[in-house]
Amino acid sequence: MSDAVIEFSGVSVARGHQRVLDVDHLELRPGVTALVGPNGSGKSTLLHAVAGLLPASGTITVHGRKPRDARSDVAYVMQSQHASEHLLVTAHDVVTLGRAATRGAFARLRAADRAAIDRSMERLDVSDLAKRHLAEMSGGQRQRVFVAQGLCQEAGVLLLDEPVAGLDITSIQTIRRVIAEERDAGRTVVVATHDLADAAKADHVVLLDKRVIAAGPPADALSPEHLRIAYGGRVLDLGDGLVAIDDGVHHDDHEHHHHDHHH
Ligand SMILES: Nc1ncnc2c1ncn2[C@@H]1O[C@H](COP(=O)(O)OP(=O)(O)OP(=O)(O)O)[C@@H](O)[C@H]1O
Repeated sequence: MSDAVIEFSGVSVARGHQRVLDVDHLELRPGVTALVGPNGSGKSTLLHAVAGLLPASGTITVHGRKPRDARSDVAYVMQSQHASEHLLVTAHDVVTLGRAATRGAFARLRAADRAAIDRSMERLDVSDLAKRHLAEMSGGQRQRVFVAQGLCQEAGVLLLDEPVAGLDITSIQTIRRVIAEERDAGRTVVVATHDLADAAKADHVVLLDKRVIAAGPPADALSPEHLRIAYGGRVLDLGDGLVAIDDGVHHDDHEHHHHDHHH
């Protein structure tokens, strides 16, 4: 019996005229799955496809349904640096919009909606910021607000695109705690990350490079052989099965600059 929540079969995703991701077969299960791979390997693309935000050929199912029909069961939190900090919306507005995703934009908020909004803001420690505008927040505060938006949807599947990249330590700890709590509650949490040390602590890892290089327990998926396939010559062998990704020599086009590149 498979406990797969999300299944890919013969999937191909294009951006413009270019095929950017091919997934012959992949199953994602409850717990935390770390999605790793070099820049442009298709991590965000995979999350978009599962969220039903990007068309894909082949079959993707979430609890047996097509992504577009499963939206109420999928919460997607985009990379916060892509969120416009200039929008004149408050933290409370942003989180409330998460509830609109499940309830419909013009539905009146019920007590249960308000409770979910308040509870998720408390869990991300942003209740005190409720009336503050995005423009007046630090990157860490803004990111916590967007995670609260995803959380208040109370979906079975939570997709997070680089949720802690470049944040302050308090925000990182808060978001990590929430991810662990969601895992413990039996949710399916898929996290795109550049942090291999963080990925090694996940329940499952999917290593991408425009296709699935490896998927499974961290020790297997992140083996030196698999990393070498995905990252090529940038994998440094530290001995004892330990490796590091040398992004320093490729300073111009890799990790250090991934905040700047535009999609
Ligand atoms: N909106 C877009 N329009 C056209 N091409 C895009 C768009 N977004 C991404 N791409 C391309 O699709 C490919 C996969 O990008 P994707 O953002 O999924 O990778 P990623 O693994 O998330 O990368 P990163 O680690 O840099 O965030 C890349 O070649 C990228 O240039």
